[in-house]
Amino acid sequence: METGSSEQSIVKEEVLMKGKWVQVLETTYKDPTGKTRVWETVKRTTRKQNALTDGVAVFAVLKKTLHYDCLVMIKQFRPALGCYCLEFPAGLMDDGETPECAAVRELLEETGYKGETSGTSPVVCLDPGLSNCSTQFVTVYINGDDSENIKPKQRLGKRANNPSL
Ligand SMILES: Nc1nc(=O)[nH]c2c1ncn2[C@H]1C[C@H](O)[C@@H](COP(=O)(O)OP(=O)(O)O)O1
Repeated sequence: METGSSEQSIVKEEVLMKGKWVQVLETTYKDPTGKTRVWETVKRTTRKQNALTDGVAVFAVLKKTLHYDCLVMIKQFRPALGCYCLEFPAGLMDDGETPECAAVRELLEETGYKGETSGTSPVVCLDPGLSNCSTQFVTVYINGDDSENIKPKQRLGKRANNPSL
C-alpha cells in the first residue's frame, strides 16, 4: 500500500475510555510529512494477544437434494443501529479458537445448522477509518439432507461446544 513520501507510524496510544467490550483511544501517529497528528480510534477489548482477527462471519451454504443452494442469514436487533439487521451468522472468537472452529460454533449457536468448513478469507477490516476491528469470512457447507439439519434450532445464550455457558 502507498503510504506517502515518508513512512508513517504510530507514536503512542492513550486510552480515553475503556468499557467491557470496546475502548476508545487517542492514537498519535506521524503523517507523510513527518508531522505528528492524533486520531480517534475504537478497538475491541476482547482481542486475544497476538491475534489478528476479532471475529468470523459465515457464508453458510445450505445444500439439499432437489433444492437450489441457499445462503443462510440471520435477522437480529442491533443496538448500535437501533433496528433489525439481516446478517451473515457471525461472532467473536473464543480463546485459542481457529476461525474455522469459531465459524462452525457460531453457525450452530445462531442457526442450529451443523456444517463443514470449505475455505477462509484473509483478515479484513471493515471500517478502518474508525476501528481496527477485523473479521475472517469462512465458507461453511451444510448438508440439508442430514437428519440433524432437518429441523435446526437456535442455541442462543449457549456456547455450542460448552452448553453449560
Ligand atoms: N460492542 C458490544 N457491546 C456490548 O455491550 N456487548 C457486546 C459488544 N460486542 C460483543 N458483545 C457481546 C454480546 C455477546 O454476549 C458476546 C458475544 O457476541 P458474539 O455472538 O460473539 O457476536 P455478535 O453476533 O456480533 O453479537 O459479546
